[in-house]
Amino acid sequence: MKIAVGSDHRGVRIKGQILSQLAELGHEGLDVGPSEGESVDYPDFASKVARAVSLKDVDRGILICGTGMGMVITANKFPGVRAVTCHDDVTAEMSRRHNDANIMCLSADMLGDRLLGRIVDLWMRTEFEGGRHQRRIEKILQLEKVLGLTADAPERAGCQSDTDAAT
Ligand SMILES: O=C(CO)[C@H](O)[C@H](O)[C@H](O)COP(=O)(O)O
Repeated sequence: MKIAVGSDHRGVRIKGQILSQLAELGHEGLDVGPSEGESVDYPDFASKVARAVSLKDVDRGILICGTGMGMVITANKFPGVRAVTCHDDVTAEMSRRHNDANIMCLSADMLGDRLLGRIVDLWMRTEFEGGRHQRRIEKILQLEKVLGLTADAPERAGCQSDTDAAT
């Protein structure tokens, strides 16, 4: 799978670790930044990943910031995005099995490297169960339509995704 990975300044180190782990698992990771250095704003990088997922330029996204909270708030503004925060095996597995989550937001400040590795591995290999859960996701998608969160929303968000730059 092709996975867009982004962070803010607090998540840059973990982002590098996750990109390496994804490569070891046979996936294509797309680093949307930032590189090491000065403080940045998480909405800028959450938007890049969420836009790529919303437009189906990538299969999934992973976002890392201090708590993971700002990333998940921002990412869920985009149509078709089901962004979650995961902090253990259960949340990683169930977000895939029942919610078909397509963006995972992680805390750089509160999760150790070993747990992060386990969470990423589990999230990447857990399948969506479908069935009654698909019915519930269809209701979320219908809500997006009713609320006017249309497919062109990512363009209107005005953020340039790195996948655009890369293509
Ligand atoms: O956790 C975060 C948002 O949910 C981000 O990492 C924030 O930026 C966090 O508040 C850290 O901000 P700071 O500028 O590094 O103090």
